[in-house]
Amino acid sequence: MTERAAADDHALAAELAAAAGRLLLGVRDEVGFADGRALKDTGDLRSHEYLMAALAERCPGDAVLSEEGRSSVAGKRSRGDDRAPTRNTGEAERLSASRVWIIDPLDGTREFSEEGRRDWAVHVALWERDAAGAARLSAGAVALPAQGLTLRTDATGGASLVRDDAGEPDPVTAGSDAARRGLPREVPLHAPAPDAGKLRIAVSRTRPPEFVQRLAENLDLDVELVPIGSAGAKISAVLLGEVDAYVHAGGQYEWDSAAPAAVALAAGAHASRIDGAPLEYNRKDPRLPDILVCHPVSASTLLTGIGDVSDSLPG
Ligand SMILES: Nc1ncnc2c1ncn2[C@@H]1O[C@H](COP(=O)(O)O)[C@@H](OP(=O)(O)O)[C@H]1O
Ligand SMILES: [Mg+2]
Repeated sequence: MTERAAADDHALAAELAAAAGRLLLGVRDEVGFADGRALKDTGDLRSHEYLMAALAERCPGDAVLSEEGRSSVAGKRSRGDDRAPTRNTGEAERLSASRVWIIDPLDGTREFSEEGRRDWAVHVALWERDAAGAARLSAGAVALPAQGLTLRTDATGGASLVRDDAGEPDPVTAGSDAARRGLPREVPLHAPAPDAGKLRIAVSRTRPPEFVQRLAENLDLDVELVPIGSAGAKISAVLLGEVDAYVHAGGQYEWDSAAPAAVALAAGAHASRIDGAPLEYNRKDPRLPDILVCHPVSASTLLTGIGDVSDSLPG
């Protein structure tokens, strides 16, 4: 395998996530919103094929784990294309690899298919194991194509927010884009601390875990639950200060959280399982069913609060 500078990996993750995002904005224009299933499948598969081809060309020695490269999606087809999706690296090879790209070509597929929604994302993460066997997410990028933003890790060990000129106007909060237009193209990204006494918790729009309602009632804080689609969009909302935490349980996979967790950790946020254990990636079973992301100042309150309602956690 060729040795490549770590800086290249951060830049490549950001470049590929943003480029797949622009491709997805084009798919929305081309396919339209009348047939939601066709739009979802075409978006999932075109973004997957783009990322698989780009990674094969730019990093030929690396393994890839993509949501759309599992054998269970082999029958899915994109509009106007009868080819089966490119398969992921075989399991044995992936588990012994030292570099594995973990990608979600379209996170928040449902929201992608709903006109006017901007809470969907492209995730590109790199997992690496060093010579001593220590494993970690070493780079990651989350593109929010409809918001014209990419959140990414940097070679310095930090994270940054990159604004691009694509994107679609926000039909609800028209003001935020105008404010963003005044930003420089790239700014450092630091997870902001919550306001004292308050906590806005992002939850799934379509599958909010029941225990989060009990958690909200139990906390000695003014808690607001904010439904948002896509794990990447929710974690980005934490890092952008639009909410203060993301709590999820009941089901998810490595590709749903790898890239956003890489960016969150680099931006100084807390990101863990809901029992406080570290998030671990490139496992044999890619299920990673729960996650907590928040500013470190809120972590112990939330972990204790979740522990207190553990009798209502999903099995
Ligand atoms: N209970 C569950 N089981 C499996 N996957 C889940 C899940 N809840 C959420 N997810 C996945 O996590 C991502 C974010 O979900 P949500 O928008 O509901 O918060 C979605 O990814 P995809 O859109 O890539 O399928 C969704 O499929
Ligand atoms: Mg996903």
